[in-house]
Amino acid sequence: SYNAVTEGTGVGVLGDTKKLNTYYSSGTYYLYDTTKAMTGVIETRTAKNLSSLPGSYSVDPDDNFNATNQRADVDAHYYAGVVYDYYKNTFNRNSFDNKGATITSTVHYGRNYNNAFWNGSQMVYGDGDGTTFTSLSGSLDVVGHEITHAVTERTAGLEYQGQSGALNESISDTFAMFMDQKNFLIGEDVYTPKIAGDALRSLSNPTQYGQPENMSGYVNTTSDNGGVHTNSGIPNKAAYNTIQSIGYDAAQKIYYRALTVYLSPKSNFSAARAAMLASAADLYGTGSTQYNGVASAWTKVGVN
Ligand SMILES: O=C(NO)[C@]12CC[C@H](CC1)C2
Ligand SMILES: [Ca+2]
Ligand SMILES: [Ca+2]
Ligand SMILES: [Zn+2]
Repeated sequence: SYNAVTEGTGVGVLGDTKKLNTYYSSGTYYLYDTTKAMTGVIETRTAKNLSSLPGSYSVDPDDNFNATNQRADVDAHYYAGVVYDYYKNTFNRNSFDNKGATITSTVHYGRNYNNAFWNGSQMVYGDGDGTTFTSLSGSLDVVGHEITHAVTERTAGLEYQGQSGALNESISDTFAMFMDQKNFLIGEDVYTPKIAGDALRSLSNPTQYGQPENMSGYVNTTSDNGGVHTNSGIPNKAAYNTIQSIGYDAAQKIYYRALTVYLSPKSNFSAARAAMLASAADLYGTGSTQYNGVASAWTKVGVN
């Protein structure tokens, strides 16, 4: 037939083989996933190392996306599906807008580009320079981090500067942990491919990668929108404390309720503590183990 929902295979950034939800049309297979319960689709494109977005569809003639230059495309597509499933299965949230919006990812953005970002409409991933980063779509926690920026934008709308900005960053790191539940590290799969055992950030030990883990270490700076990638260590440690104290499931339910019901654009760290406590009270009752675990998690990082 001319059009069909198909299942292909691909090789990811780390050389791992995975199944892909693809689409066949007139002799070509597309990284175009129509299988989710959404009005939109999950689609993956390539900028071919230029910087115009969204770029052209990632395609293959035989539905086996196993070329070296397809690895970033494979993982961006696969992990976007994992992130969609996480939000739908855990919170019944239908894509980042909760209305089934299409999730578009573009890989091979720029040249040796050591970053990834949500541009307000779509995901964008660089290839890295092979020293600082390899292709940034190669890790679930980076993809989950970035798509969570879109969720935050559509819910709490935390302003991307100062404490609300560091909180915005921490929400992305924290939901990446909820999705991955492998460790408390961010970016370990794609950061410094020539060096094993390191990571971009650690939620269990933020100071290992130069972040404060207590309000006493808050960095006042004008760079990086007021240090949003530095000061996120403080709420990140609080999230780690929360998970250690009450477990992943209760923690993720509390965080999601805080994000969607209580947090707002100018919420600072203290407001975040209050939002988490209000959510814990709603879900488990004031004075519950969960409530008390949240309270101590934030007190330990100097936020009251
Ligand atoms: O923290 C981030 N963005 O706000 C990063 C930086 C490198 C990884 C991809 C995007 C994480
Ligand atoms: Ca990780
Ligand atoms: Ca490394
Ligand atoms: Zn971020």
